[in-house]
Amino acid sequence: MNLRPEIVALPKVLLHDHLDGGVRPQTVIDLARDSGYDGLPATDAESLGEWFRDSADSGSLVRYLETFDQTVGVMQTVEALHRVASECAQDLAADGVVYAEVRYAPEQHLAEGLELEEVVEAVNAGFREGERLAAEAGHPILVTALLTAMRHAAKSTEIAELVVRYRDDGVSGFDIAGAEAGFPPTRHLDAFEYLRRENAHFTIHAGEAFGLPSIWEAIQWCGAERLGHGVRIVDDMFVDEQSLADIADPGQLEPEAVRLGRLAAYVRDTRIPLEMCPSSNIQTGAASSVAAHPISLLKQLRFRVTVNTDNRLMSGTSMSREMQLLVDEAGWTIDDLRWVTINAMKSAFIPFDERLALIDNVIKPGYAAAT
Ligand SMILES: O=c1[nH]cnc2c1ncn2[C@@H]1O[C@H](CO)[C@@H](O)[C@H]1O
Ligand SMILES: [Zn+2]
Repeated sequence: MNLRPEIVALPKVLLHDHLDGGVRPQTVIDLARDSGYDGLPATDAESLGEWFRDSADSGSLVRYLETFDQTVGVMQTVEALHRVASECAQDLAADGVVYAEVRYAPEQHLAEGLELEEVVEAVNAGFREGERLAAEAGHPILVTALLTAMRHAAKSTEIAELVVRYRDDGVSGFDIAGAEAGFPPTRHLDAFEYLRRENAHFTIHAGEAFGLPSIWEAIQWCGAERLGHGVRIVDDMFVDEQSLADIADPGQLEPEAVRLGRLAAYVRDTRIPLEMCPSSNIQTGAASSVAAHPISLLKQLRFRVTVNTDNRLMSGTSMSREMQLLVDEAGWTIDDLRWVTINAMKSAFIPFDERLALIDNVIKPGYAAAT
């Protein structure tokens, strides 16, 4: 897909992007060679990129997640983490992203002897280098990290403590990720309660591969400030008593016809941000197409919707590509893109005054120049 320069030029805000899901294919190859890893499924960048996209196209979250073994496998040293983080910041900036929260699970990068702190510091240093190089190239960007705990593992309290320890040093919040079915967020209640006592921020992957109970627990038991994906909130929305879970193409419904259940109403009433990732959802089977994705209906109903990439490598995507797909396939306008961008900036985990400064000084002027 050829990206249109006017979409690339728009200022963008990205709240949901995985560091280990956005590595450049050539970097995976270089790092595998440096570390003597010979398990890669392809040896040139183009075929490797294709392998990631095809393998992630499985219709199942669990199979989609298996592809991460290849990227996490080569991200086990300070040098590798630094390089991947620096390139991530530069790639996002070149795509017009002005603020990004990039997440990764420090516990997955200890296989060759690194300590959790060394992982966080290597990634932070990489982001700082990437920001500097991006600014020199004329694309200023601010990147903060979200530290993810894996929901099937038992390290969430330790990772939550790491978030608090680095909260003034490049880390803006916490997340849990990994297979959703069978691993409810309440398994990690101690971590969430600790973070709330510490006035720290967190989001939870919920309502992607599993439905309403996961979203309900994330919000009402755990206190999630934002939802990663949250796309299954449509299961609690109805047309003539029929749940939208049973309607194949909710993107095409008239908003006036839709009634919200109590949980969906709570999410909208309290302005809980939804970190939506259209291409990723199509690959894991949570949506059938961009046109049919619930994001457009949720936008029309004024949920606090944001647009995100999730995993740029596995989906072969970028913020500009996600936005262009919404314009081309779901009828979005530049005004809609401006709205979701401001929604995202309002929902970021950095301080209010910094969010406001980016909205007033970067985002609004950038969209004014485009229209
Ligand atoms: O869409 C997703 N849903 C749930 N987990 C995910 C998704 N994308 C990536 N990860 C998981 O998050 C880890 C840390 O970045 C990745 O290694 C992957 O296992
Ligand atoms: Zn994700």
